[in-house]
Amino acid sequence: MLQIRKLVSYKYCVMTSFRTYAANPISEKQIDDLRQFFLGFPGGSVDLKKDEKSKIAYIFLNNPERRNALSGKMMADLHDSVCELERWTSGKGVILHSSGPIFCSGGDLTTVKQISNPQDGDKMCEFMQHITQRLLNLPLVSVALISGRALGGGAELTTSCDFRAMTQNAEISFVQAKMGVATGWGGGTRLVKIVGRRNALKALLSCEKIDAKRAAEIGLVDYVIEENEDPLNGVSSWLERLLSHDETVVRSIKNVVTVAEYLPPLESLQVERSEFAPLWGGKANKAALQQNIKHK
Ligand SMILES: CC[C@H](C(=O)O)C(=O)SCCNC(=O)CCNC(=O)[C@H](O)C(C)(C)COP(=O)(O)OP(=O)(O)OC[C@H]1O[C@@H](n2cnc3c(N)ncnc32)[C@H](O)[C@@H]1OP(=O)(O)O
Repeated sequence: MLQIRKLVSYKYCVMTSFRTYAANPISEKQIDDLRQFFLGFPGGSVDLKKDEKSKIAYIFLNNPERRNALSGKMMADLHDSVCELERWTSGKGVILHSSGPIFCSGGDLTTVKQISNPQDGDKMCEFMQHITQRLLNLPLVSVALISGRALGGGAELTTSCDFRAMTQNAEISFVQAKMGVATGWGGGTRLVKIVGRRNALKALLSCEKIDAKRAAEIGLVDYVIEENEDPLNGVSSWLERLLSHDETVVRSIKNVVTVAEYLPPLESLQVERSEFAPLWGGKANKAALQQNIKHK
């Protein structure tokens, strides 16, 4: 029993330090200083709703007058939502979504123009890389629901989730090169991991409008919403089917996949062991054994 307790505490230590480490090495004070700085750029909100029944949370980009562009305040809201989801121990999934013809128009140009110097740009980069990596590293399975167009930073936000769902009219455009910059919210690093070096380079240099067909060709989309389907209901049902296991199992599988991407093999295997042991003989495993499941 002592061994199991040691494994569980090992897992807790690794995953807790992992949250901020794997995002980027930044102290809690540095994060709070950045959060306070960006709260000074108002506009819109990022609203979080947790469905305790389905165990799926919803992060809603709420700035319709500005085509859901992200103001500094919304960056701080997104940080706060991710922190609250890190504490949501019964959750299984999270959907990032918005409303209207544009999923997210990227950085709010009012904020962007007020911070258009290398020092403040670096602050935005550090803060948004940190937030989007912690969103991706949540022990929840995440989906970006792209209903409409995702541009610039909005395109980068789509890469901060495990999966992407697109409506028939959706498009993802990395327009940063046209803005005279490169990706700044972690989207370049994640795009290479998702679609590979060549397709990432092509998307970033051409600023192409990646529609659902092209996204499917390069592996950038995981679920295309049917014409006659309500997008949010459709992606919620898709995610609930994928996560139709006990939350302890879903969260463990997500943690194993996350650490395998960042940690050296031996450390990753140790985390996998620390996730496995408490499940073996646990409530979900015992229930499955009693049902004598047949995998037809
Ligand atoms: C790392 C940050 C990253 C970078 O630096 O590269 C960025 O993300 S910078 C921003 C990149 N995004 C853009 O350049 C998109 C600019 N907007 C557009 O191309 C269009 O607005 C579009 C295609 C998103 C929507 O076009 P539509 O015709 O549907 O609407 P309008 O253009 O009339 O816009 C309505 C209303 O929204 C305001 N708006 C749109 N995008 C932004 C934005 N990114 N920031 C602030 N405000 C935005 C637009 O000004 C209109 O407001 P109004 O007061 O009615 O003029």
